[in-house]
Amino acid sequence: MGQTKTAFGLMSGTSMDGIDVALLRTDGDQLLERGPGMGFAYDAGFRRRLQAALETAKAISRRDERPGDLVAVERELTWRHADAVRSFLQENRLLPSDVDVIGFHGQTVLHRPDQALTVQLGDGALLARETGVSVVFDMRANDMVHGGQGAPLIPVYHAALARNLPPQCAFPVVFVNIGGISNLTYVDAGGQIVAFDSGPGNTLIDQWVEAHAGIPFDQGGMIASEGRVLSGLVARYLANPFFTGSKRRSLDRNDFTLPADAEATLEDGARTLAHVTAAAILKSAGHLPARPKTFVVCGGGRLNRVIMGDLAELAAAEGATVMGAEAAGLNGDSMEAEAWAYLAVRSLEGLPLTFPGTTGVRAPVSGGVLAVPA
Ligand SMILES: Nc1ncnc2c1ncn2[C@@H]1O[C@H](COP(=O)(O)OP(=O)(O)OP(=O)(O)O)[C@@H](O)[C@H]1O
Ligand SMILES: CC(=O)N[C@H]1[C@@H]2OC[C@@H](O2)[C@@H](O)[C@@H]1O[C@H](C)C(=O)O
Repeated sequence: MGQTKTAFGLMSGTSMDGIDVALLRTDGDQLLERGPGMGFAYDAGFRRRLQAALETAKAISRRDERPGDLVAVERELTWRHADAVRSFLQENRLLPSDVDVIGFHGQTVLHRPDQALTVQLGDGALLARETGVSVVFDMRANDMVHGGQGAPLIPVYHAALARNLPPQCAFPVVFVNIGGISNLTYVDAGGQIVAFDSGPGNTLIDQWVEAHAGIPFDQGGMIASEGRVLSGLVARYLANPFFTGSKRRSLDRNDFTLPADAEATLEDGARTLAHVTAAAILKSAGHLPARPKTFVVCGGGRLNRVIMGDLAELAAAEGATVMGAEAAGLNGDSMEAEAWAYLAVRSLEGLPLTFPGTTGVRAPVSGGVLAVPA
């Protein structure tokens, strides 16, 4: 077993709302000491640059290509991560020498698992130079080289967390991450893990309220709570081959698109899309080896009361309970960032990051690229 290391994890997820940072002390295996977490929101201008970068990235056919202004966006994104690390160090009265490694996700701008192509902007060498700390980055690529979907990567961390859940979390437990996209990890009492992306998370809701009300997200689900579910629209989303196909595949942010403007009012659109998010999780859970008893929800979507209400209702109909991560003693805002810290330590130890049951990779594989400060 490896030595205990102090790691930072940095996540800039598909919602493109900002950078989450978390501290974790771990041996990359069973030992987990969860530390503080912090969020650093992007300003509207940078969010727009990232949105434009998704369009530019569509021209990429080899993962090291950086057409248009992607070189500049990648540099700025990396500088922003370096600033976040410096602020987090200062806030926690730590020095770079106190940190063994940073796990750096970067920003996914293109994800085409069918072509074994996934691109995360983020310059690991620059981040190592800027912070003075070793950085493990580009953790999805090796999985794809070995036949995996390149996502989700968080399941190995969920499995580690599952070893210490409070007694109210009956097994099988499913961890659900409702970020821009949602993904789930099933863990049974014997430690078997099965994971996959489960459908749209918040991106459609965010885009809908941005387009129709000029706001970045539906805080607390307030707008949705004023609307009604349009069942025809729900049925159309759930008929997507993503849910019905026999093979689980990982999602790109653009795989699901918004309803037409005329199809719904602001409120009905937000209500319907919140329902789609919840129903998609339950529908995807139908592909699991057994019915879950507990859903533990992390990610920003757990703060949308309409999503959580619908999820609780749909799960109850199948005999399962739903709780936010905090009710299970976990931090729903930092879990992904903690996972990237955990994955970085596993990468240093040469331990697998992904498994046939999580990404469909042919055999368990490690991954990540190490950059050390000069
Ligand atoms: N208070 C809130 N009420 C409702 N929704 C919220 C709230 N706070 C955050 N969200 C939603 O959560 C999203 C951010 O979630 P999160 O940070 O978990 O996603 P991410 O990490 O970017 O995505 P992914 O997990 O797909 O990579 C926001 O875009 C917003 O839609
Ligand atoms: C390619 C990519 O960045 N995928 C993200 C995205 O956001 C959620 C879902 O889709 C998941 O597959 C993944 O992130 C999580 C953190 C993961 O890899 O575990």
